[in-house]
Amino acid sequence: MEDHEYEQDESNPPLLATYKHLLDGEHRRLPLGVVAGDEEDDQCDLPVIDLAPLLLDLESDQQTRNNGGSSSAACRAAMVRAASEWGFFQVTNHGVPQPLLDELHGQQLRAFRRPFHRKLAPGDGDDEDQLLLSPEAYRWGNPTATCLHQLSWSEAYHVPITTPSPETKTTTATRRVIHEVSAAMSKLARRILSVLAAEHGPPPETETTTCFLRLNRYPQAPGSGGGHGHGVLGLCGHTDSDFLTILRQDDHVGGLQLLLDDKDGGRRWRTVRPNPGALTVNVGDLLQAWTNDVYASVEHRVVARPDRERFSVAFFLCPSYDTLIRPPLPGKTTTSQVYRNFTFGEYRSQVREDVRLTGRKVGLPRFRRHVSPSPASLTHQLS
Ligand SMILES: O=C(O)CCC(=O)C(=O)O
Ligand SMILES: [Fe+2]
Repeated sequence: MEDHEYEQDESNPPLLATYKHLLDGEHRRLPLGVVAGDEEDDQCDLPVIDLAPLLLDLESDQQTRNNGGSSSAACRAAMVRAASEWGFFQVTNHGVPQPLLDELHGQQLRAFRRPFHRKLAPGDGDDEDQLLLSPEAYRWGNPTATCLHQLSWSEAYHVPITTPSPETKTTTATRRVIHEVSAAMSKLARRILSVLAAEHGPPPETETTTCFLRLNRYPQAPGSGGGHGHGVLGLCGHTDSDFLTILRQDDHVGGLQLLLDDKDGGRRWRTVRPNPGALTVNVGDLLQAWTNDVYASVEHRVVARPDRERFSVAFFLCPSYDTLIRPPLPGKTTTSQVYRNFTFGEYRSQVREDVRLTGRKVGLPRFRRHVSPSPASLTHQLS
């Protein structure tokens, strides 16, 4: 992509101007680009779990439940296995209607296609959507990036889903579709959480007041190569600070990478192959703590592609701020209590404080019993 093409599009945030010094300086020293893990043999397919038996089990009468019981048990077991072995998996027959997801995609396109200055300060014409897609909800880039690995070639709307349910008359299409997708993803996330937590005692409480939906866009980025060429980071490496995330990835444009163990005892970035129609589920920090590390909150990041822009939607399932994250006592599934008790509010504050002071999220290692975090355990910040 030519530099001027990016700048000519008035809807793009000024990422190129902001990061030019980093790109010019380091790109030359790293001729293959800055991101590894996008070669064909670095691609991976996540476990795919068909949720039909589970949803049937929850919604049907006793008779049907008896008939479908064993496939529902297999579905639960597959989720438990994937959450501990991968920390990520994909679900089909998930109950979030495809037409609704497609409609949200249309609204997302419309929101990101607005001129950049309107995203920062929407005018009268945008009144209707101000509540959800206001300048306070809008983020772009990472202004404090000092090297290419901290760069976020992306823009996003963080939409709290506490907004009252839309009243029929005044509701815009954007508001209605965001509300409906959030409600469907929230229901799905709670079901999955209850299955995963059941292994470890009573399930944690969740609240709608702290959950949010993030609409992401990764504009086409400078880089070399075509489809699998090297790009810059759209989102730097991070773990999610929630119980569970439901992610609607772009059906065709890949870019999500996971830091996974490899056969040689090291770790390397692997790119998740897109799976149209499936939703991606990942374990967040709170669920890892709740299960004494049985489930893994895996570090992930996004590569912005040189050949195409990419969109995604993430729903974050969180508890209320005063919810105590109280890992179960050692028992059936674990032998020692790994973390001290903490509230979600305390966790969020600590993450923000670490980011403010050091530019990086420490996350769970801060809450380990008797162990102080090592610099190697630091990850980049995202909420
Ligand atoms: O865009 C993606 O695939 C991942 C987004 C993500 O990790 C996040 O929003 O926390
Ligand atoms: Fe994430």
